[in-house]
Amino acid sequence: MNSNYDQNQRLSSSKLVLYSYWQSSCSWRVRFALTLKGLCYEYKAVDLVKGEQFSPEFEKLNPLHYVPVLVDGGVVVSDSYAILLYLEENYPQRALLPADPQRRALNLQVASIISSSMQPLHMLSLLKYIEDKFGLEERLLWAQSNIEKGFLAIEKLLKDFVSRYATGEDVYMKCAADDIFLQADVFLAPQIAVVTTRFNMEMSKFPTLSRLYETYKALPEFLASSPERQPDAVH
Ligand SMILES: N[C@@H](CCC(=O)N[C@@H](CS)C(=O)NCC(=O)O)C(=O)O
Repeated sequence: MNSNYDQNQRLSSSKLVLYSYWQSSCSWRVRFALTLKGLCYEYKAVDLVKGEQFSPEFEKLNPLHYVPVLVDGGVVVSDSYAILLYLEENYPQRALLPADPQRRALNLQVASIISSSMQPLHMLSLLKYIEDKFGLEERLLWAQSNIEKGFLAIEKLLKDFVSRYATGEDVYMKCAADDIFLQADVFLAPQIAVVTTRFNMEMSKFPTLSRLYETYKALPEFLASSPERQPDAVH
């Protein structure tokens, strides 16, 4: 076989490296996108509990000391949002951003809400600070109230678009049923998974997201990129 797709897979198997931590939702988004795009990659575990993100070697890749980081030959990209845009531009197979301007903007907006207005407000280092200052109960209430705010906003934003997946169908991309699973879904699926398990979020308040999550849970690419299936998972 000599298709562009196979060529991409061969090339990427030798050069794409993902620095990830199994329980990191930000890493999960990238693992999920790589899997959806059929890209092979080398998995390099960064143990956040042991503090490996602060090692001098990792600091050279990301001076902010966060996973994920993607290395593609000579290119180094950190931050899941930036990595997803990088992948979209350089590995356009199985597009995750639709052509239609409104749906494209909505996908970016949902991804940005999750990565900049939700996850940073419940990341471990911040929660530890809140717990130390105000106690365990305040830590949970803080996380839950910020997650609720974000999810309620996303429910409203998706209202006129949602179908089987978050931002509905895109006539330009409708080659196969799978092609309507887009970037908003890539960010939503791990986010819902993590907050329901970690913060005991009651998802019945978010009927659209609850329904979407049932669909996500059946996707093989979502399961393959899940924390439990990663080489550094602790069972
Ligand atoms: N905006 C960044 C956030 C990255 C981030 O917060 N990563 C977390 C794991 S999900 C991390 O590495 N935390 C390490 C720490 O807090 O020391 C992204 O979307 O990639």
